[in-house]
Amino acid sequence: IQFRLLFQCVAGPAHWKEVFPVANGDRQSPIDIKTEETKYDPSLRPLNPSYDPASAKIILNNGHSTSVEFDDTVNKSVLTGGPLSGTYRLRQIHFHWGSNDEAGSEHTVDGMKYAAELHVVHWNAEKYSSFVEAASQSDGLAVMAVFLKIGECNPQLNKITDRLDTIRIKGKKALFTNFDPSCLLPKSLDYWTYFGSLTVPPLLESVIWIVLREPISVCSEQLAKFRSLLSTAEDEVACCLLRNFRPPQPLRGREVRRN
Ligand SMILES: NS(=O)(=O)c1ccc2oc(NC(=O)c3ccccc3)nc2c1
Ligand SMILES: [Zn+2]
Repeated sequence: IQFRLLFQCVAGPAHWKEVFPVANGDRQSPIDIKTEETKYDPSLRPLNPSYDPASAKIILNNGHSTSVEFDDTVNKSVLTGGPLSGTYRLRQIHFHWGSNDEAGSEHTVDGMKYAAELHVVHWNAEKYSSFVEAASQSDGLAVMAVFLKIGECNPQLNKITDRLDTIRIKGKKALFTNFDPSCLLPKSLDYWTYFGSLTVPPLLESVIWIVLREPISVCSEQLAKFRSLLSTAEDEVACCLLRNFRPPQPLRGREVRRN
């Protein structure tokens, strides 16, 4: 794991395939969503996120993003419906951003990049006994992606950005509870869905992606706080976590469905 983290720190996405050959696989993420080529699927159900704010535990700087980790030992915060069969348990949320407001999202829509992207990570607790086990199964994970569009400051996002100065250094964590991630979801839960992968090493092809079509807002000042996080630990030369998005990967004939 340490090698993975070291490798990640020094080598960008272009080099990942040297250590993780699955980077060249046929269900890699993110992708560019060509809206004209998405297929309406009447069998897709409405998304049903049901989160208990008491599940939130800590906020963390893991060196390649900031995440809020949830108690996933019971079915307290779950996602059902949409393209999913069964109950997927909430594990963590985290963000991807760029070094300027013109880029930062991982998924793109008809080539358009948003300023940032929120990922809400769940695992199939009906079939598997842990996140780590689920992460190696083709139907193991479900990640809901929400685009952050540059504009008005987002008061809900302040609950997270106001805490980032206490976890600036890689590895730092702080208590963070009484938080329901639904407050970061847009009004409409309409979505695109496709089969993909983790967008960070080990790039496992175990993710059912659910990309919400409506973005939420974020302002430059809030993004600047994400960029002030450090990707380095206490004893290292400080380097800012200016960008952490993987560019779109080949579709390899996959279908993108919409509800
Ligand atoms: N950008 S992504 O595709 O949503 C993505 C990418 C890489 C990820 O690694 C993890 N690991 C855990 O959460 C974890 C949970 C429990 C134990 C160990 C790790 N979540 C990820 C999400
Ligand atoms: Zn992510």
